[in-house]
Amino acid sequence: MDGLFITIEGPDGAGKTSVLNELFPRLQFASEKEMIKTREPGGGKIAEKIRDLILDPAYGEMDDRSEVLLYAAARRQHIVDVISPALNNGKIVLCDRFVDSSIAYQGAGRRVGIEEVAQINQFATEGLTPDFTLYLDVDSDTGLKRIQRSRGYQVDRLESEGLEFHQRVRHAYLKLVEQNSARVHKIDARTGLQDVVDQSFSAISTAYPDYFKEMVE
Ligand SMILES: Nc1ncnc2c1ncn2[C@@H]1O[C@H](COP(=O)(O)OP(=O)(O)OP(=O)(O)O)[C@@H](O)[C@H]1O
Ligand SMILES: Cc1cn([C@H]2C[C@H](O)[C@@H](COP(=O)(O)O)O2)c(=O)[nH]c1=O
Repeated sequence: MDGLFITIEGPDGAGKTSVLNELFPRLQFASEKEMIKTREPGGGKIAEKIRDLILDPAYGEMDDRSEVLLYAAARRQHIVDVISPALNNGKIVLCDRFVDSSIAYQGAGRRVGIEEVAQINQFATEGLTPDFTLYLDVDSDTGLKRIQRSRGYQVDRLESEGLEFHQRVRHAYLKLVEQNSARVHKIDARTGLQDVVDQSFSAISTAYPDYFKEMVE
């Protein structure tokens, strides 16, 4: 069995971080393969530095195309430093966000253009595509309210965008789900956290039964 590349996507406040914190140990318990959990932007020394810059609300004047390029640069470095070595060693990589985020946030949210953002990312990734993607779906209103409740005024540069920006992001994600139905599995993330974790585990272990065994107590 080779390495397996799984990503988790969703609008801000969908619950990716909360879900991953519970899903990762559960998947690890169900698999004999080594697993790593990582995130974008970031995941490595250089990419985390770029993350600090991109998300810092002090840089509100950042140009939209510069933003696309910074996300792509962080991604490139993350692939070289972390993702590719792990996959080449046969590991399972669970990654919080990847190219789909750039398509949704920069392509649609910032209106830079889906095709343009896809092309830049093709250069950055040399075509590396996740084997499987979980998309946690939540309406923008609910997502933003969750973020406000948990982080108050400590929201980052992207989270602080208005409702219409986040609605464009969600709409683009829903289109991605439609267009990539073999890869992207949508989960309704408005339900309770435990339910979302259970559905996520079930989706992955059903798609890859040779990698994950359901543990019977
Ligand atoms: N299913 C859920 N139901 C209700 N609240 C939830 C659910 N999932 C997460 N939350 C809460 O919503 C807030 C945001 O969750 P979390 O940080 O996991 O989201 P996220 O998708 O990682 O956000 P971001 O992409 O902005 O980092 C937290 O306070 C978390 O406890
Ligand atoms: C990878 C990626 C991310 N974003 C946005 C989405 C979020 O608002 C932040 C990352 O924060 P998180 O708490 O780690 O989810 O960045 C983006 O706009 N484009 C991207 O490619």
